[in-house]
Amino acid sequence: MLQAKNLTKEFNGRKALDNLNLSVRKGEIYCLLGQNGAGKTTTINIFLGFLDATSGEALINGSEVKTNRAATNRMIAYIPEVVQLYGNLSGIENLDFFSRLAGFSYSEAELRVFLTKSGLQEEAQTRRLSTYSKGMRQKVGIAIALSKKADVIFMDEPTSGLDPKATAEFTELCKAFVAEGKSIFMATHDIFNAVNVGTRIGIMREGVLVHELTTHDINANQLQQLYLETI
Ligand SMILES: Nc1ncnc2c1ncn2[C@@H]1O[C@H](COP(=O)(O)OP(=O)(O)OP(=O)(O)O)[C@@H](O)[C@H]1O
Repeated sequence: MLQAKNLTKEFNGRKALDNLNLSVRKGEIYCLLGQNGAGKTTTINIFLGFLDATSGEALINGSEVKTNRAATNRMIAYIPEVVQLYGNLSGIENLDFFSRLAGFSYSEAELRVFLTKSGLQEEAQTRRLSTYSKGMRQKVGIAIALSKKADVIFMDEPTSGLDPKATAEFTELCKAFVAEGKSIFMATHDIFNAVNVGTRIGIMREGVLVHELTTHDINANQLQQLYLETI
């Protein structure tokens, strides 16, 4: 579903990504770990079409992002560290707005189904977004991804600042999303959650993918050890 082929990105002659090769299949949750500045956000930004690679290719469902941006944008959704939505609008109004922007028109009942499926309590759905917690904002982000029928969700630091209960809820939502044959690609510093939610983990250092492993093969302590030895 996702493929990075020899992806390189230079900023002012410095390589932020150096010949990155990775792929993410249907049903996978790929967690990319690495220190600050390792190149995680740059990788996501190239797939989102926010940045052009210096060389190499980023493919979504076989289409190259750079040359098919409108088409690839329709296949994806993005949940940034802080989900930016309209604070004066309710959850349901935000969902209505962003799903229309993506070309979909849903009834109120249908919008509610997306929000409920994303774990947002009914009581909160009509409340102003400015009153929401980070976890609740993320649920609206997931509802938007569901409503635009995205195949892949990109996430940047999705669990930072979430309490353990919100993290557990978020993990379940991610697993339910990929159970429908979709994929998630997340950049994270949360080693415990990466083992918990991820199917595969990559560890980056200075723009290079140094390790790639499946979560079946490792526990959180082992991953932490490997991470500390790598960075
Ligand atoms: N727009 C830019 N202009 C110049 N350099 C940039 C730009 N964006 C990123 N970089 C550099 O590219 C490298 C990779 O940055 P990136 O944001 O991808 O790292 P990261 O792994 O996401 O870090 P973090 O964990 O802090 O989010 C860093 O050295 C960063 O300073």
